[in-house]
Amino acid sequence: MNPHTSPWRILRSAARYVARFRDRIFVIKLGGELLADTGARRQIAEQLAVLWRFSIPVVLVHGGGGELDRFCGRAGIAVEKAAGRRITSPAVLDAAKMSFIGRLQTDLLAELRAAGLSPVGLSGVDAGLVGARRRGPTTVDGRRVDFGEVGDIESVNPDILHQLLAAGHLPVVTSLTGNDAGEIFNTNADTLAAELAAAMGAEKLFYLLDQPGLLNDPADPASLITEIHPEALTARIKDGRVAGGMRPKCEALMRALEQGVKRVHLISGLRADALLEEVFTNEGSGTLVHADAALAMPGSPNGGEVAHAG
Ligand SMILES: Nc1ncnc2c1ncn2[C@@H]1O[C@H](COP(=O)(O)OP(=O)(O)O)[C@@H](O)[C@H]1O
Ligand SMILES: CC(=O)N[C@@H](CCC(=O)OP(=O)(O)O)C(=O)O
Repeated sequence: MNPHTSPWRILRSAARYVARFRDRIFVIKLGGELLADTGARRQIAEQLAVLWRFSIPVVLVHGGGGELDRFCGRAGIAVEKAAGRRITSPAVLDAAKMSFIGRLQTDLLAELRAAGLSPVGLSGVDAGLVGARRRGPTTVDGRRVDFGEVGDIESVNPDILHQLLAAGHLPVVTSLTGNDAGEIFNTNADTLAAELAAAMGAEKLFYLLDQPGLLNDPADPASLITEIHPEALTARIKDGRVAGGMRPKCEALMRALEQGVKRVHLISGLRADALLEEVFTNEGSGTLVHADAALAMPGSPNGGEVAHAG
């Protein structure tokens, strides 16, 4: 095998990082469209198996917004969104249960099992993991919107996740939440991942995307921003350069940083080794979001951002 190819390069530098990350929790959120892609699912499972063999405990989080849209389309259930966020009728909540748990999670568990892992599937409803509250009517872009069966996270009790990890299982959490009154809600998966990472004191939070990372121009995959300060990210949200599905993701990850998660990575879930490259090489991959003083703030010459050199 050519020693300059990516797997070899990663393996040569891995030893330095294994000791640093051993027993530090990584929370990894998989984008919905990756889950529906058999090839992407397999590559991700293989990379997770490598992390696991190096004793890096991982908690996976997933939603499946695209799959839910398709499910509703087939079933003749209206898909309604306000500012890109789903309005969840009781029929949509039922469809979410069937898509997220019945289909996407079951297929993902099977793939992880085939990669030699021992995954256990759950949602925020299980074992008191998440305490959620119905959002209720909210003003969005100047109009009153009732999001219906959407839940906002009020508390997280990660005991079940620690217990599963200690017993050698890989927890896979999907984005339904609940509360002690027995209610069930639809909750954004990016938000759930950020809250779980914060509650578990995760070392790193990853968002695996169908893009190489945060792009300066969403239409140009070569315009990767390799490093960004949360304040520079906020400026991009305000002036609309971060939009669409990327906006709630960036808002969620900034909440995680505020709550003590040190490093958040936006990386490709489509490239065979993007996750391992990020964890085990100096160069990393995708976009790193962090608030270290070394990355100067907006207003400084680099404006709190580093663009891809290549
Ligand atoms: N600046 C940007 N950089 C990268 N992707 C962006 C950007 N702005 C908008 N996007 C879009 O956001 C999408 C990711 O959000 P979303 O579809 O909600 O993903 P997920 O399923 O991973 O939660 C990307 O596929 C891309 O089309
Ligand atoms: C309330 C809310 O927005 N729920 C999301 C949950 C799924 C999700 O977040 O999936 P992705 O990660 O694939 O986007 C939804 O219904 O689409």
